[in-house]
Amino acid sequence: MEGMVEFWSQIGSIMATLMFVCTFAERVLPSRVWDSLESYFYKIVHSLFGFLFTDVTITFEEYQSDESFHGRNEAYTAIENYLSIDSSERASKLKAKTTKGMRSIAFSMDDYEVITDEFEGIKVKWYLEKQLPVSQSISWDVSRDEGRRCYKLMFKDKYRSIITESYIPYVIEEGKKIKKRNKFQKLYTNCNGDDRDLWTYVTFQHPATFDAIAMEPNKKQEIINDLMAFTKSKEYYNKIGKAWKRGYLLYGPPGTGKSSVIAAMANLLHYDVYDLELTAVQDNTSLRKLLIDTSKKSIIVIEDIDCSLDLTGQRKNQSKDDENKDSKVLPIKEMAKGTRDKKKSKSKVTLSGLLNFIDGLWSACGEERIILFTTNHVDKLDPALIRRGRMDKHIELSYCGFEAFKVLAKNYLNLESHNLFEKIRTLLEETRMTPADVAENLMPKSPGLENAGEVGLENLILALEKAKEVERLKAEEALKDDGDNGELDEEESDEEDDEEDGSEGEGTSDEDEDDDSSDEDLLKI
Ligand SMILES: Nc1ncnc2c1ncn2[C@@H]1O[C@H](COP(=O)(O)OP(=O)(O)OP(=O)(O)O)[C@@H](O)[C@H]1O
Repeated sequence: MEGMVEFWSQIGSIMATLMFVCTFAERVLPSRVWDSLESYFYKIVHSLFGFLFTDVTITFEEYQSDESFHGRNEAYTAIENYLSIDSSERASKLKAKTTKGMRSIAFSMDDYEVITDEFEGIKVKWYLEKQLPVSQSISWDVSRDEGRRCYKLMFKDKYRSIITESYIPYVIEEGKKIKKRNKFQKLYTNCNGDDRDLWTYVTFQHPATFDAIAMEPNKKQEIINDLMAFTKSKEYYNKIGKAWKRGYLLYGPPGTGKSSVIAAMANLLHYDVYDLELTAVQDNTSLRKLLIDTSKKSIIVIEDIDCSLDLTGQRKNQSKDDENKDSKVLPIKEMAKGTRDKKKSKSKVTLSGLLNFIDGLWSACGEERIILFTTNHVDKLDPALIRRGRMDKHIELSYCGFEAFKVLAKNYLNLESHNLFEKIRTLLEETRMTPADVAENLMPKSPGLENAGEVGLENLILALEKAKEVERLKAEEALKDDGDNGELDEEESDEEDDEEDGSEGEGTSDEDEDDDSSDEDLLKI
């Protein structure tokens, strides 16, 4: 008994001496010298007294280098994330870093710090060790290598199986979830050909979610289900021997929510977005390089695809002789949108280059990617570009229906029902207004208005009635024009029929083919 008491008092005095030396050294030595020595003190304490707390130690190195993998150890990263939770309360020495585009500060345990964790009533300890490179272990050089780290998990031998079989997988899984939550999404755009980098990015901070998208609820759910099924289909794609990617075509008039749906998709899946400006791509080789440089879990978007490639009527206008040639080499058309460069693009990207981009050999280099086109004129696109297998899901975004209006009324006015709803339902059936215009009319014009809901609905009714009247006048004018031209049309009709027989025939068959294929997946929203 006496021997035991003496043993513990010896340990106590050694620990006290070491603590005193540590504190003294930290105060008197220049900080960079102390930085170099600190790891040795902790190593000594750990190897001398680690046995007091634990029987088993498992080490997770920061970097792994063997024949199967070379790089940062994913388990280490997951543990780092897992331990960052509540670390500000559990550890006394902390590191701080910014997350989510500088929106918050995240804390994690500092080097040589110990954190206690509990799992099913079992206590374990995590220790973060920094291993200095041998050649620079004690150095006066400020620019010395930072060194590598490892986490050491310490626990009693009797819990070995529960720790290895349940606790460690749990920590890794939780760590991955935390990483996913903390990862800030990026919005990339391709750089000019002269730049060294292929893509440049900003933090993606679009607030759109599917809850706020105005569309028919079943259709919305169908898109969400499709996206979620895609993210879980790695094995399925492997089994059928196809690259793990999916193509979406979003089409409809301006202001029906195509861009909002893209943002909602990215937010739902936590994917990065690559906004590919096709006119800035020099040629097919550059296009391929851009593709290879995208990361997995991303959405590659080509907006207004009909304005990027000259697909307009290429099949209708060209002669049979040059049809094949032209469908392979298509010049980039000058941009239609005001925000874009009005000059003719010098890009030499061709339709075949674009088709290869979507599903050629190189497109299989990454995984879990969505390729998405938007257009206001689906009829102008070459059927080859949007056929099933390339664009798997065709989604039409259209004028605002009553179901879509209800989503907007809930979002903008916090109204789920109102006696003006029925009148709005009738007007929406009688006229065409985009969700963007409906939203604009609903939006309260001055903040804090008491009866903002009712005012918003009345505004919308006025706007719908006006739109209905404009449509009526236009229809009347069109009828009048038809009447005036009726005689002339009759004279010319035989001539036109002859011309159309030659060139329109194929266009019609393409359209038929498109119609057939669209039955299952075409969503009219
Ligand atoms: N379906 C919708 N649901 C919710 N909001 C919508 C919807 N459609 C349009 N909006 C609103 O209108 C604005 C413009 O919509 P958006 O840019 O998504 O349309 P778009 O179809 O991409 O238009 P464009 O073809 O001109 O690019 C959005 O900021 C959004 O507030």
